[in-house]
Amino acid sequence: MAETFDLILKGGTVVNQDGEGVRDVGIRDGRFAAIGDLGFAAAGEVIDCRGLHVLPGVMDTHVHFREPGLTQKEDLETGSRGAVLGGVTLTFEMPNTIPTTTDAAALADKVSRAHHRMHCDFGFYVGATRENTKDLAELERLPGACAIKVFAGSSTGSLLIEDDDGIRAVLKNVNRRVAFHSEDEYRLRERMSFRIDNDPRSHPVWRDAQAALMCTQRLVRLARETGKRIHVLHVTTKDEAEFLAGHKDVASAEVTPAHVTLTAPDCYERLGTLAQLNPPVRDAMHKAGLWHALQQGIIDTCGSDHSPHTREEKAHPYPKAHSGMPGVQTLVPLMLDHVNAGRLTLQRFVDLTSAGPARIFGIAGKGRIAVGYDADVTVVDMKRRETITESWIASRAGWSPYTGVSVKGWPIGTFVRGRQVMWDGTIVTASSGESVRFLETLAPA
Ligand SMILES: NC(=O)N[C@@H](CC(=O)O)C(=O)O
Repeated sequence: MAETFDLILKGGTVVNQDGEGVRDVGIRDGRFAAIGDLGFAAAGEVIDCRGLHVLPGVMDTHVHFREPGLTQKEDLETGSRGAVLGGVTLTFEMPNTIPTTTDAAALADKVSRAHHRMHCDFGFYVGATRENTKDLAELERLPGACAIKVFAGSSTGSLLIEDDDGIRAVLKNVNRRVAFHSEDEYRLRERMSFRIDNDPRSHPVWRDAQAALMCTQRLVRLARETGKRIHVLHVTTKDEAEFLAGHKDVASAEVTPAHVTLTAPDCYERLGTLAQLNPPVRDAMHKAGLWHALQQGIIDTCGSDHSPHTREEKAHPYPKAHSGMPGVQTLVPLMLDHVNAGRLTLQRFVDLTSAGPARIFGIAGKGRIAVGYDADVTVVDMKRRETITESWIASRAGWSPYTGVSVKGWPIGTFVRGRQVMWDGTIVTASSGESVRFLETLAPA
C-alpha cells in the first residue's frame, strides 16, 4: 500500500546546511517521514511550495520576552507571536526578567507559562549569580533549561559576575557550554565619562571595542583553564572575530542581524536612542570584520537579541534610554535580504539558524530536514520584496528600528513539529509551543 502522510510540502527547494535540491517533504506524526519525489502519495493536506525555499525551522537562540515582571514591554505570547510571524520556530529566552530565572522555581514557572501558550518551541536560560553558582550543574539539567547565561558586563537588569574568580567558579560548576554577555565591566566603569548627554553616538565610544575584546580574551583563557566550553553572545568587533578564529575548540560565537545591518555613526544620527543596545552597533570596519567571520564559518549562530523596550523607555535622553531593540520578527527577512545581496549563501544562513544552534546547544531531533527529525520548517520566498511596517510587528513594544526598510526575501510559512503555525502573515494554529529536548551529553551528576 502507498505511504500516507499528514502533510506534504510539494516541490519546494529543500535547503540543508550541506546541500539543496527540489524535493517533496512528507510529514507524519510531527516528524519528517520521507524526502524526495513523493508522486501522488496520499496526504491529509498538500501545500504547493513550487518556487519557494523550504528551510529547517529557524532557531533564534537569543531573545528577551520579559515575562514575568516586565510584561509592559512583551510577554511569552506576544514575543512568540512575533517569532512565528517572522518564520522562527524555536526561541531560547534570557533570564533577566523579574524575578530573574536563577532557581528551579523560577525556571519551572516560565516553562509552565510557556507550555501551549507560546506559538513556537522554547528553552530558557538560567542566569548565573554568586548565590546559585554551586547549584548550576543541577539547574542546567532541569527540563526547559537551554544553557547557563552569565552577564560578565552589566546591561539591562542586575545580573552580573564580572571577576575572574566568579566566572571561573561558574565554569567549574557547569558541564554544558556557558553563554556570555562579553564586555569588560571594569573598563566600562572606568570609561563612564565618555558618555555624552543627549548623544547616543558616544555609546560605542564608552562601551568600546577594547572592552569587548578584553572580556572575550579573558573568557577564552578561563575556559581553557577550566576545560569548559563557552558561547560568546553578540560578537560585535573585527578583533574578537579574528581572535576567536584561533579558539574554535573552546569558544563558539553568535552575531545579531543588528550588528551586521546597522552602521555607526549613521544609525545613531538616524534612529537616536532606538539604535542604542549592548554591546553597541559599531563602525563599518567592525561590520566588515563580522561579515568576513560569518562567511568563513567563525560564527556559529545568528540570534536576534530581541530586547523590547517601550517607546517611553527609549525616549529618555541618552544615556538614560534603555538599551536594546526588538528583532525576533525581522531576523529572517533582514538576513534573507543579505543573502539576496550576495553577503552570505542560503546554506550558510541555514547553518547559522538551525544546524549551528543544534550543534552548539545539543538540541535533540531538530536542525535538519531529514527523516526522523522534528518537522520544524520555515518556508521562504526569496523573490518577494516587502517593506517592514509597524502594523506587521507583533511585539508589545510596537516598534522596530527597521520600519520603512525594503527587503528582498520573506518568510511565507512556519511549521512547528508538523503543525502549520503561520502562513502568509496569518497565524493558522496558535499556542502549540513545547519545551525543547536536549541530547544526553551531560557528565553524570
Ligand atoms: N542587548 C541589550 O541592549 N539589552 C538586553 C540585555 C542584554 O542582552 O544586554 C535587554 O534585556 O534589554
